[in-house]
Amino acid sequence: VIYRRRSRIKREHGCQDPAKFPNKDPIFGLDVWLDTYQSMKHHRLLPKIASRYKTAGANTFRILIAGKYRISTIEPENIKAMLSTKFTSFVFPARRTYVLKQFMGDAIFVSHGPTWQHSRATIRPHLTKDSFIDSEMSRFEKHFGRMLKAIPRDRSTVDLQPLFFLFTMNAAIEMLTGKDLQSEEQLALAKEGNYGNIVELFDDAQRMLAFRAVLPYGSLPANEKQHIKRCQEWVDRCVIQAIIEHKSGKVAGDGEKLSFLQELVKETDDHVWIRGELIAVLIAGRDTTASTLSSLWFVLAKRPDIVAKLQAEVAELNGERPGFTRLKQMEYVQHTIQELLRLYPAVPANGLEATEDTVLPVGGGTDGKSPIFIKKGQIVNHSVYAMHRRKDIFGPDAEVFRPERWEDKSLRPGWGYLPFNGGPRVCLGQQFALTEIAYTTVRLLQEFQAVESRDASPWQEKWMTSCSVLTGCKVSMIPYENVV
Ligand code: HEM
Repeated sequence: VIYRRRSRIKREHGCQDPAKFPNKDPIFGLDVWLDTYQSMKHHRLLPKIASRYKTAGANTFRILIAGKYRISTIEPENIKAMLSTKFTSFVFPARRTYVLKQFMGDAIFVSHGPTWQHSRATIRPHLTKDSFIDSEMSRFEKHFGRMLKAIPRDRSTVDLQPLFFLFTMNAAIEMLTGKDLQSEEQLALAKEGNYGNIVELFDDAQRMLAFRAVLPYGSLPANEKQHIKRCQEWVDRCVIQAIIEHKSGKVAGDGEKLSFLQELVKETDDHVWIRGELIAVLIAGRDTTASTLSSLWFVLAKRPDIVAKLQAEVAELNGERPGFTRLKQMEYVQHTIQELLRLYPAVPANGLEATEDTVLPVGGGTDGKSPIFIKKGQIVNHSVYAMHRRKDIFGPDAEVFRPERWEDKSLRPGWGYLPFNGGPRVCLGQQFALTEIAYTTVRLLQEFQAVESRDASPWQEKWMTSCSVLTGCKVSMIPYENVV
């Protein structure tokens, strides 16, 4: 019955088979599995994945990996179908869901169906309002000021990457919970609760989860579960305190804005649910933003021509700190960030599993233009990294970092450019992240006239929950008075 039903679907839609990747081991696909493992170990998985499209000679192909067939695609139309028009026919693969659930329960980053809809509807209004992002900017400045103090002004080498990770963690925690981790009160509380360094606590938990998520199977060992529990306990304390304050009528002081957490406790007192959502938004937003900043400054340090153009635009501010609207008007800054997210997207690859037999619009037949049949349970991977380097979408110089390409208004990649995902699950923090990245970049350019790279190596991937730079961001920042 299943066979006949599938044949009918294929016939009705004119489906053709996609290209086959030339596996050296056509029985188990151990060649590709090993190659994937080696590439990952040597931090070259992203270019490896991109090269497979060239080897297969197609933008959609079928590949055998460790005994399982996968479909890989970089066709915007197929990605649009999975993320939007056929949204309900695809879910996250079970392994990802299992691993993340340990940390955040059924929160937005994990759930599907009505549970996800409820999370998204509750969170969305708080994260996406322009007024909310605008009001966060004074917090950015406070955390930026602290980061600035750690950047030497004597031309010595500094790794900006850990500073960006600390900056985004402090900014994210304060945005979410209203707590300033670096304040004396919070440092004392962390000590009292024996949480040690909370930033390190979360960093370690995220590293563990990222590692477990790439393993094909296996549950979390007891020590990792215990570690995650400590993070949850810390968040619980914040949530319970906020619930008590809300019930006793105590909210933010006069003129103080409500934190994301204070907004959520107005709607529910389910502390487990709130805890999960807080962790989900923290994981979604913190690493991605820090990774993007690290890659951006890694590139800028090697491209004085781009820094000079950015400086010219920043000079128009006459030393004033930019507001939300002004930042959006800074075209070259925006194009530089857009270009960074094209070549070095913090979420460079993703996979979805079909919940039912379905059809994707292209990728079949010798010309790759016919629809392809996708059976229930099939995992379809898409690589945003590889798609963003397609010459037929971005031009013959697609591999070159050139922010000016975005000045050409005829460049409209649509679903071919997806650093923030698309469709109903599009990133909820897009505006927030773009503002934080632009603000930090502009402020650094106001403080330093130039940046010099102290790392001759090319950009190489470092996998965590998002993708960052392997060798960090080692630079020398040149303040104005030091320029000769
Ligand atoms: C440069 C920074 C960022 C990038 C590149 C990015 C990218 C993405 C991507 C690709 C997804 C889809 C992931 C998936 O479904 O597997 C996503 C989802 C999400 N992002 Fe972001 N993100 C960034 C920053 C942020 C920030 C700062 C926040 C919050 C303040 C945030 C909140 C979220 C949330 C809540 C989701 C889940 C949406 C849903 O499933 O409905 N992101 N993001």
